[in-house]
Amino acid sequence: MKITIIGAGNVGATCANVLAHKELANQIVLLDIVEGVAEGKSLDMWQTASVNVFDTRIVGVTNDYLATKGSSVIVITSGIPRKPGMSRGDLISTNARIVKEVTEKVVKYSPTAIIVVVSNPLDVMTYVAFLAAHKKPCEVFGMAGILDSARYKTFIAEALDVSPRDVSALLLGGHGNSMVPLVRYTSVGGIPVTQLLDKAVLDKIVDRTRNGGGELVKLMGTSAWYAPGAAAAAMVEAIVRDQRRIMPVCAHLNGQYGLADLYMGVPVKLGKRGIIDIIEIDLNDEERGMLNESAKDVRELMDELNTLNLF
Ligand SMILES: NC(=O)c1ccc[n+]([C@@H]2O[C@H](COP(=O)([O-])OP(=O)(O)OC[C@H]3O[C@@H](n4cnc5c(N)ncnc54)[C@H](O)[C@@H]3O)[C@@H](O)[C@H]2O)c1
Ligand SMILES: O=C(O)C[C@H](O)C(=O)O
Repeated sequence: MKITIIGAGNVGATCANVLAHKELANQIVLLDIVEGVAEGKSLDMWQTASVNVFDTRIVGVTNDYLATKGSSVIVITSGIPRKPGMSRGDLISTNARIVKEVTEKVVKYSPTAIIVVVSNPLDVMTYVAFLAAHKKPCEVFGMAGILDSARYKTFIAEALDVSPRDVSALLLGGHGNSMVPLVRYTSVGGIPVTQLLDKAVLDKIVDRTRNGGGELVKLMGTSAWYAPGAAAAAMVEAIVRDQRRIMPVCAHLNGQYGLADLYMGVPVKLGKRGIIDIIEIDLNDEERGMLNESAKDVRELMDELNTLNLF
């Protein structure tokens, strides 16, 4: 079992570190375009193996796609992150070129791999990888919903002073400020959250979740990596272990939720061949309206992608 991560920056390296500690593969290949970065970070991580007790071999390479040959899962994190004052959409022209190029190169050596995209703007970059990979939609999808719902769960847990582990929640839509945390589908230890927190508090939490990425960009001058790396690793785990977990994933929609020819966050069942099912839940008029707004924002970015004439 080999897992490849393209991009050995903050998110890619964090994801590799989590995967190695979970011993999800015999080998993790970390690939970057910058000479020495992937090699150095991999060596550093590999040197924690005897301390933290794991056997997964982490190998770093500079642009050597042959080393990625035969990977079962590929995580694409290459691309620029945003800086304060930028939106994720501002990254589109730089990252679309990068994601297209790396996807074309990496699938040549691992034609049967499942691809998990992380680069931003996520919904559009996942579409780029899908077009570049020439694979089935169920084999190419993106990570955002696990991160966004993890933020949402953390804020709810803080408000109630309980463990985030006891918060169960669902979030739909694009990975932007119009994402749709579903309060009606949120519970804490099995209790509907609306019985535990006032609407005003919940509204604030929803708003903070929607701006959760931006909050961290403002604090750090670049975007987050611990939670994104862990969230991507959770998706890889569901695939590698064929867990059949239900997770919010950026998936190719083909009529589900009344939306088509679009990648966006929806609940799916995830296993070793990728997305097994897209799950359609009941939405009330307000929730459907918010989902359509989010889809509109993703379509605007798709229009921008189309002006780049990459495909
Ligand atoms: N989907 C999400 O929820 C989510 C969360 C966090 C970050 N992101 C996105 O993930 C991406 C990476 O974020 P980061 O913080 O790790 O950035 P980073 O700058 O730390 O790392 C990006 C890495 O990609 C490498 N890279 C660039 N072009 C490459 C190429 N052609 N081939 C191989 N490697 C290449 C860079 O050298 C760099 O090491 C950004 O686009 C960011 O916006 C998405
Ligand atoms: O906010 C960003 O630019 C990075 C990522 O999408 C996040 O939500 O942390």
